[in-house]
Amino acid sequence: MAATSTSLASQLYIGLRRPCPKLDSFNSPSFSAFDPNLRLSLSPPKPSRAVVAMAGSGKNGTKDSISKLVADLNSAKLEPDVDVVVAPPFLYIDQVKNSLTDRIEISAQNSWVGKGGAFTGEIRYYFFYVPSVLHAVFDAIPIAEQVKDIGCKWVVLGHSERRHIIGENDEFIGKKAAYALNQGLGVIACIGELLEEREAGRTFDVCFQQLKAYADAVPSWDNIVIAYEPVWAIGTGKVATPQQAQEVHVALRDWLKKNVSEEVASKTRIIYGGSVNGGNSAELAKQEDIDGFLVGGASLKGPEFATIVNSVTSKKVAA
Ligand SMILES: O=C[C@H](O)COP(=O)(O)O
Repeated sequence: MAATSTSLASQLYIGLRRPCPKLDSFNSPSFSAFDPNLRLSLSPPKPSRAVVAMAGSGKNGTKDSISKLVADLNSAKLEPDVDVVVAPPFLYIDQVKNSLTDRIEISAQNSWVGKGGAFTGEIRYYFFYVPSVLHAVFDAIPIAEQVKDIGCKWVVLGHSERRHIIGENDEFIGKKAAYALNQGLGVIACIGELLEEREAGRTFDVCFQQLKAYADAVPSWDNIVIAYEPVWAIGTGKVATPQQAQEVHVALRDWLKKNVSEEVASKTRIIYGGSVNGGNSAELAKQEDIDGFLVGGASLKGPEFATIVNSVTSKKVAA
């Protein structure tokens, strides 16, 4: 299992604006009754903005390195049609909140499934049982109310490291997503297959199962961004090809269409994560169903992260 090497410096996400043909054509000053885009107006609206997020494992980052990264981000010229989110390690969220431009939103890297209890000395110290490994795991988890209180608008859930190192299962992650949404947080809902699952031809089965667990639990998809992160690509330098990523993204959208609704399938942003960098992001972003990125290692370098953000508006290849 590859470890993520990032931090804000722990994690930054980026999202891109997905064209919304119907609304865009009406909002455009050049709109006219003969606008050719009108032929699309019978389709459900597409997601309005892409998302690019910067994220990291939490192991990276010091006050000084984060100050530098924040300064780089504050001075970066970022495409307006891209939602940009950073997910610093918990201990640095306040520093980032107090120094980062409002243009960029802040995410936590995790949140708890409920209100939690009293565990003095921890961010939140919780005990839970992991059936798959038949032992108890202790972990420090912030509760969603505190995540919101400290100024985060988002939380990352279901990251592969939480699934495969901490042992969180699909159902548990789905419940966490539901609780976070109910507290008013947006959820960056990660899914993705292991290398052995891909090699066994189980990529779609695994991703659909993880997606179903979210679908079974959440009250609405309005504030969810799906992050497809093949585990074999995280922190390895082995990025999925644009075709590999697109193949999964379009399958996820199709699953949403069949199992949730056509509108949710069309509006939900699906971002890709796993060894994204300034050199490969533009080609990935050209794919019709890639609406942004979840960036780990490359998010540690502010200028490169800005390049990734701005690549999300690369012209899409026709489906
Ligand atoms: O948390 C970040 C993502 O898992 C991707 O990490 P990476 O860009 O270093 O592969």
